[in-house]
Amino acid sequence: MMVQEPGWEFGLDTGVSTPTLAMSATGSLVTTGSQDLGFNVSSETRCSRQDRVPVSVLGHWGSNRGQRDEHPLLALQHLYQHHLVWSIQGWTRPAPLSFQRNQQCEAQQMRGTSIPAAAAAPQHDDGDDDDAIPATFSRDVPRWFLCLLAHFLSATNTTTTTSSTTTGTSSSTRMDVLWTIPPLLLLLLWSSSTFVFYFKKCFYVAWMMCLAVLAIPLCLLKSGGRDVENMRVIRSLVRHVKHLLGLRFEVSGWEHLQTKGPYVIISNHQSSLDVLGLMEVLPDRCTMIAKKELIYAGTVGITCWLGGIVFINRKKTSDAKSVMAEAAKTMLDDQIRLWVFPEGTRNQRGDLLPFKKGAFHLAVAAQAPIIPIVFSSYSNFYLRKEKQFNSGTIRLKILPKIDTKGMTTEDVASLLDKSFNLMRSAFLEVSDSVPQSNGTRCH
Ligand SMILES: CCCCCCCC/C=C\CCCCCCCC(=O)SCCNC(=O)CCNC(=O)[C@H](O)C(C)(C)COP(=O)(O)OP(=O)(O)OC[C@H]1O[C@@H](n2cnc3c(N)ncnc32)[C@H](O)[C@@H]1OP(=O)(O)O
Ligand SMILES: CCCCCCCCCCCCCCCC(=O)OC[C@@H](O)COP(=O)(O)O
Repeated sequence: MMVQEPGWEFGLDTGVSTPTLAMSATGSLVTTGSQDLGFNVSSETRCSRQDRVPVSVLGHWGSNRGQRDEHPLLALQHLYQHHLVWSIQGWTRPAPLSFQRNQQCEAQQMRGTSIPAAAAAPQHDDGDDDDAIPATFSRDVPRWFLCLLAHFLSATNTTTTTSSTTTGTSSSTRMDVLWTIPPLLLLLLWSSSTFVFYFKKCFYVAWMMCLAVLAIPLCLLKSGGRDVENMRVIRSLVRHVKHLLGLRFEVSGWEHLQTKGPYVIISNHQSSLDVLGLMEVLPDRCTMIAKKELIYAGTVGITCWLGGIVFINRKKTSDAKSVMAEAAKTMLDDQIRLWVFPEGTRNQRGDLLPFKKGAFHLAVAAQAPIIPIVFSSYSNFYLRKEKQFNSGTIRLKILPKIDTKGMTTEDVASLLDKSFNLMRSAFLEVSDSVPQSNGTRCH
């Protein structure tokens, strides 16, 4: 195996009589920070017992040194946990990961390339905090995890080879494979935060779709069709989902929702997870304004329609305006409250987007008060880019109502500004005080 660039070589010491160890890994890595560390790992090799399998880590981290929070070796640990493990085949026993500086790396360093001292010689930690290897780095992927993985892979191989010859053997090994899946799933959930991220997201969507299957007949039984009263059914069906995702809501300002009659609720919009917080505080006879694409979201779309959600075409302002003008009338005629996301789209940039005007036109047209609700930032438990979805707490702050009595279209701009400023300072306040993630182990 040729090591092509200055960088790192890490080895897997098998330590047992494993016939062959084949390994290949390719990938680039984005770690918990905001930047791609730019690691590329590429190796394909075969070796026998107690051999070290060299994997060259081609990196340009040296050139960006000082701009990053993470230690490059921590990034490698992430890589090992999340990607590399998958490409190991034919193992009978797991082996600890060990690091070794490669010759070229050393040569490069002699020539003066900036490679941190501790990174270049991890075995001799000099106690310097800046360059020291992070404590978590020493944690190996648990042996039993790798054993199970190896078992799973070998069972899969056996199934492939035996199925063509003996049907009996094949079905029993297939059972073997099936029995391996649940613990393997659990172990992956335990050991890989990226897996947890995708698993939770898929679970969320799938579970909501299933709940919607249940919601459709219940809504039809309750109201016989599209009606805002169906939101009660939807609310009670969605309430438990937060527990399944490990989320907790802390609501303050309940008293501000005790307003009688129609009003417009405005809130910030970070993700589809907002639905969980929304259902936490949703008052009676309240439905939402949503983009029209949501109606095509299968059973969820049908449920949204049954719940009386008002769909707008964001790309056609004139259409959206007339739908919202109609909604203002319905609000008064049917004593309905409407929830609008005035940012007009999802946003997880740690601040609010400038507000669209529709919600304020709506409130002025209906002469109904505005009740702002602020969701604290999700960034302490949910990071889309970094593939992190831990458990966490979300603060919901219900702000005092803003009256619109006597206002006209002329006042829309100042009403918008006032609401934006109030919500922005509340958002920064609740996001600051929100507890840090209490999530899974391996982050
Ligand atoms: C058990 C079951 C389980 C499963 C079931 C699950 C169920 C789940 C249940 C429930 C989930 C619900 C979750 C829903 C989540 C969905 C969230 C979304 O989809 S967010 C996207 C849609 N929301 C918006 O877009 C906001 C509203 N948008 C607006 O208000 C915009 O203003 C809009 C679209 C109307 C126009 O946007 P512009 O991009 O053109 O920009 P502008 O500056 O605001 O407006 C342009 C001009 O139009 C005027 N204008 C706007 N609205 C007006 C109006 N109503 N009347 C008069 N003029 C208006 C404005 O004054 C402006 O004109 P001048 O610049 O002032 O001259
Ligand atoms: C067959 C189609 C499959 C679609 C699966 C949808 C399942 C979704 C389950 C969660 C239900 C929650 C609905 C929340 C909707 C939502 O939050 O949509 C995001 C939009 O506001 C903003 O979208 P955008 O402006 O495009 O970022």
